[in-house]
Amino acid sequence: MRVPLIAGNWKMNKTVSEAVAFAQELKCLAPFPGVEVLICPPYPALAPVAEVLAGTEIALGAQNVHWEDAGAYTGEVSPPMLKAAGCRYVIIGHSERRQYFGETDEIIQRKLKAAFRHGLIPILCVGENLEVRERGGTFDLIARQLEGALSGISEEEIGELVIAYEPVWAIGTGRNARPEDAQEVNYFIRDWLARRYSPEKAGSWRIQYGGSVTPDNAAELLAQPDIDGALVGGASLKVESFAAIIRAAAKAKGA
Ligand SMILES: O=C[C@H](O)COP(=O)(O)O
Repeated sequence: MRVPLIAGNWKMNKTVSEAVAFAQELKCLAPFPGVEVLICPPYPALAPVAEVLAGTEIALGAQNVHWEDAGAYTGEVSPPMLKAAGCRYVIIGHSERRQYFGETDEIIQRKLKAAFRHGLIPILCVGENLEVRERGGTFDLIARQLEGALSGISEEEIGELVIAYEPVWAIGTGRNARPEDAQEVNYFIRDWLARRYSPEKAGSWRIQYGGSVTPDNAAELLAQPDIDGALVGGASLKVESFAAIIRAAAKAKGA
């Protein structure tokens, strides 16, 4: 049985004090039976938020990471730094990183390897843009992104991995994928992983959906059998809407 993962990706939002206030408020609503809850604040807020979350089951994650452990890489943050700050997860290959910061499949692969090496759980983001969806190229593109990110990563090397299917046209647009369309892609991803790694592991991979998830559409999306949680942007910035999505996940998965 896969425990759904509801993750808040705050992107470039919230100062340290705003992040700490959010974490304190969310902590008052915990525990969240049947659901794993994760928040991913910007770098400066990681350690202060970790202090607030200590002793709770709410997990902490980063939105990005460098692949080296240390060195002359101005502005970058390494996996050991994230571990020391209290992170369990790290988002890798978000479409905004690919689009605005030139992240290629090769870079994403290096980051994944570094995360596995240091025991961080990566959330690998994949997803097509509108033009690709409209010409029917979604599955080919998703397969290429998975291949590009995971090709050099062996069964032995791979640790716990979460995939987030995030259609680019659904991110921040208010236009979510239809639940049946998201289900179809998530099933495709599970099948791809089953063929690449042990088929016995197929049932254990957690595959999220992300893209305009709100309290209004979360239940329907999360009721799909291969949608194991959500990567939430805008609606994760307010405790009220984030908590409503967590409750919808628990209900949809019968927790
Ligand atoms: O990482 C989160 C996604 O980019 C979704 O963002 P959104 O919920 O604001 O559409």
